[in-house]
Amino acid sequence: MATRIKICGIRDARALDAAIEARADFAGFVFYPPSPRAVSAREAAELGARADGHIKRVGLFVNATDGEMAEAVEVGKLDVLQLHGQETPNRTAALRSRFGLPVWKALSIASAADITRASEYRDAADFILFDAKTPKGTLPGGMGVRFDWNLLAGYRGPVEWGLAGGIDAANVAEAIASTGAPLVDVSSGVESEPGVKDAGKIAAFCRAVRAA
Ligand SMILES: O=C(O)c1ccccc1N[C@@H]1O[C@H](COP(=O)(O)O)[C@@H](O)[C@H]1O
Repeated sequence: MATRIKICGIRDARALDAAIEARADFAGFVFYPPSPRAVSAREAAELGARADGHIKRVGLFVNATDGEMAEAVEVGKLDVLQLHGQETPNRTAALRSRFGLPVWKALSIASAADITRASEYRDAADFILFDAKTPKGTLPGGMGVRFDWNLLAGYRGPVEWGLAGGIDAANVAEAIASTGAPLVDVSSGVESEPGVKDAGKIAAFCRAVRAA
């Protein structure tokens, strides 16, 4: 089966159009104000409408409140919720039930023990995203940090899963070969600077995934 692609941290129409043109499967919109990729409600509304019918819209949240998420779901017409904070299995299940949308739970990985945490979410999340643990005091993602992909060699999880963290066009073939990831998620690897997506890098990334 073809490896699915998520381009995360899209903030403008040009980047969104590049992701659609390159036939990415998911566009990620960041609803986390400290991130240089955070979108306002107005930007989310414009991007959500533009994406409609062309690419699935993933809202990324970090320990957000129900109210913050409800506004984002409505204005951005979100198809998927990605939880990138310390959301527990109970909180994850509650959000899935409240919004009636598929929920992706991101787990921060630095060791084999971190990967076993996926089983805690077997009844709570629809999808697990394995991302690298980032340095203390920095953003919990979008930092271009990768973990040892060999930790996922031969992985068979209780729910669908994907790989994130430090992936780019130059290393995505290695990432897929090492892990067998059914989905890859990229943010800083397709940027010219933090928060600024590069249409050429988005196209090159998607080509590299398909060639892998
Ligand atoms: O992208 C962000 O700004 C961000 C902020 C807070 C939590 C997660 C974030 N992004 C996610 O992190 C992965 C990995 O990013 P990168 O490719 O290493 O730069 C990204 O795909 C998003 O899902």
